[in-house]
Amino acid sequence: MAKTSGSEQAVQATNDDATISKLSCVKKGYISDDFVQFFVRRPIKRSPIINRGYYARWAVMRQLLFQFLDADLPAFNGPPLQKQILSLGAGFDTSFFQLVKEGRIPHIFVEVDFSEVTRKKAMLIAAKELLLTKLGLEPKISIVEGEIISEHYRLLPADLRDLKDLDRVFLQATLDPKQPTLIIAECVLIYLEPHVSRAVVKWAADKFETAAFVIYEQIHPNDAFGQQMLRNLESRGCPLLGLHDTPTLESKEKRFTELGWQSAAALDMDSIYNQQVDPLDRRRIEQLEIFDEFEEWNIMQEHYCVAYGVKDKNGIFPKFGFNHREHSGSSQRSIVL
Ligand SMILES: C[S@@+](CC[C@H](N)C(=O)[O-])C[C@H]1O[C@@H](n2cnc3c(N)ncnc32)[C@H](O)[C@@H]1O
Repeated sequence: MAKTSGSEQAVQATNDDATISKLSCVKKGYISDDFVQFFVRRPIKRSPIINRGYYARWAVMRQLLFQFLDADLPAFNGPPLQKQILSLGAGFDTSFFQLVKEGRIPHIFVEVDFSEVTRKKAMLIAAKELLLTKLGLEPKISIVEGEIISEHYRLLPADLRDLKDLDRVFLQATLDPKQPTLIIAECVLIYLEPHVSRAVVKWAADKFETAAFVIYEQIHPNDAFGQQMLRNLESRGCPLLGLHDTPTLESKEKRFTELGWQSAAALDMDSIYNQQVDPLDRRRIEQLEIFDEFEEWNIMQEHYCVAYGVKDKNGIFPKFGFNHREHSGSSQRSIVL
């Protein structure tokens, strides 16, 4: 087994941070997630601004996930289409368990991360009856390998820097190139060297006929906040290796359209919070904690974004993407080839 480097450990630790923050949001009532508690050893209460940021991230990622799952599939001659989800650098994400609870299980839900992370995740799942029961009948669990294979769920180790690993995952998870697929990389590609993240984006475009690839990550490295953000992560040993390669919304979109995706769109989290998140729910969460860091909040949100690329020649999910109801000005962006 190859030894884990310091920077790999530091990148893996970002998963613990994200999971702790999600639990902090759950405890304060921002989001509901019955399962994230099982993945946190020592809960930490986060500040209101961090809670609000994670809420916004959760809300938009969930909105896109539901859009994909809720899209009606056209009937073709032949076997019915079945939706697949592939989550790259999934960490301790609990979406699969939530989806099972909510009765919205996709045909296949695959999660990939470093083996150190998938081993821990497999161990935590195997130890919790409530999680185990969500896997259905007779799941195959190997804690040593960091693998779970069940009827609808696959947890598999892979290093995203090695496309052969991804090819193996593709086969092992029995992903089907012809089925509509949602690929998610939430705060992941930015930790990879540009040539590597580009290879992953192209790999996915080459593999799947009909797909959407959604990413959440940082933007704008060059202003004072961006410089500080870079320094913070660098000092933790997990530099944002990809940030200078895709520093703007346009460049995030172009990465998709240059690498095999038919169309792309990107919005910063400030616009997303104001234009995409359900206004009623936004009002609800704004009552939860005293909040007066408005200037910092806006600056922080302008430094994160969601971008996606879509390949959909057959028009299987024409409505996928940011909703267009409320946007004002020019901040709604998209490229169509
Ligand atoms: C910030 S965490 C995000 C976890 C999860 N996507 C979420 O949003 O909660 C980044 C994740 O990417 C994973 N990751 C980073 N580089 C990776 C690589 N080369 N191969 C596999 N996983 C990687 C890390 O191990 C970690 O779990």
